[in-house]
Amino acid sequence: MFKGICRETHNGNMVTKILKIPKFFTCIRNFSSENVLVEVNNKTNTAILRLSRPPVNGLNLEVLNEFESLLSQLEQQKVNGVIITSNKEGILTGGIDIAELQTIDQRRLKKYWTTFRDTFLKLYNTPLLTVAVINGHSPAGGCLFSTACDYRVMTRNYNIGGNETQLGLVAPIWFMDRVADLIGHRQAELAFTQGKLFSTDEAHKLGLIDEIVENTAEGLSKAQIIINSFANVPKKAREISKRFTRQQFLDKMIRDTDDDIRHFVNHIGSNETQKIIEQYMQKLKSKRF
Ligand SMILES: CC/C=C\C/C=C\CCC/C=C/CC(=O)SCCNC(=O)CCNC(=O)[C@H](O)C(C)(C)COP(=O)(O)OP(=O)(O)OC[C@H]1O[C@@H](n2cnc3c(N)ncnc32)[C@H](O)[C@@H]1OP(=O)(O)O
Repeated sequence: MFKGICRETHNGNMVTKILKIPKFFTCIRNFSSENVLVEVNNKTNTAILRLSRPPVNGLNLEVLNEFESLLSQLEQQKVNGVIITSNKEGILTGGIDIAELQTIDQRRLKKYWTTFRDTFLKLYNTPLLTVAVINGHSPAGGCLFSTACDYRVMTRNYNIGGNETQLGLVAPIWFMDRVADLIGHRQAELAFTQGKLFSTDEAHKLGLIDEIVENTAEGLSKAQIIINSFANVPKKAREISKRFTRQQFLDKMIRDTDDDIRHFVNHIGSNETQKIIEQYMQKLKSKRF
C-alpha cells in the first residue's frame, strides 16, 4: 500500500485526508507540506508544486523553508521536472509576506533574508528542470522566484515585475541582475527605477516570460511539453550546461552575501523604512492604490 495525502476544501475549510492506494494503481505520489502542495505523476515523473497559503501565498519563513526542503526531496527522487504554480488561480504570490518585514529586530531580519536568499539559490541552482506556470499576479518576490526557473509561462491579464520602488523600498541588486539577464540592462534599469509591473503581454514582449497561455490547465500541459522536449537531451550534459550558464550570477551572489544581508537589515530595519512599510500595509488593507 502507498499512503497519500489529499487536500480538499469543504464549506470553505481545508480538509486533509490520508489515502491508502494500492501501489500498482498509484499514478500520483503526494507529499504536501503545510503551505505547498506537491504531487508527482508516476508516469511522467514530473512534480507539480502548488503554493497554497491563503490569502495571497505570501512568502513567510515557513513557506520558504518548506519550499526549499521539498525541492531537496524532489532532487533526491530524481524527478524529470518540477512545475511551480499557485493553488489559487489569479495570484501566484503576493511576494514577501510584509509581516516578515515589520520588525527592527536585526536577528529576525537576518534570519528571514538568509532563508529568502537560500531558497532562491536552491531554485536557481537546482539541476532539475524547472518551469514556472505563473497563473496570476506575481509582484516582487513572486517575479523573482519565477526568474529562477528554466522556463516561464504565464496566463493572460495579470501583472508581474519588481514593484518595490513604487512602495518606497529598494529591490535587492541580484533581483535587478536576474531581470537584466532576461530583458537586458536598459529595460531592467527603466523597470526598477519606475517599480514597474508588466502585463502578461508586456512581459512576453520583453522576454521576462517565455510564453502566454490561456489558463492554468493549458499552462500545466505546456510545462509538461517543455519538460518532455528535454527527454532526449543527455541529462548530465544538460545539468552541466545549466550550471555553466548560471555560474557567473551565482558566484557574484555568493561573493556578495554579507553585504547583501547587511544592506537588507539596515534598509528594512530603519525607522524610516518601517514607517513606509506600515503606510503601505494600511493602503493595501484599505485598497487605496
Ligand atoms: C539599500 C537597499 C539594499 C538592500 C535591499 C534588499 C532587499 C529589500 C527587500 C525588499 C523586497 C521586497 C520584495 C517583496 O516581495 S515586497 C511585497 C511586494 N508585494 C506587493 O506589493 C503585493 C501587494 N499585494 C497586492 O498587490 C494584491 O494583494 C494582490 C495582487 C497580490 C492580490 O490582490 P487581491 O485583490 O486578490 O487581494 P487583496 O485584497 O489585495 O489581499 C488580500 C489580503 O492579503 C493581504 N496581502 C496582500 N499582499 C500581501 C503581502 N505581500 N504581504 C502581506 N499581506 C498581503 C492584503 O492586505 C489583504 O489582507 P486583508 O485586508 O484581507 O487582511
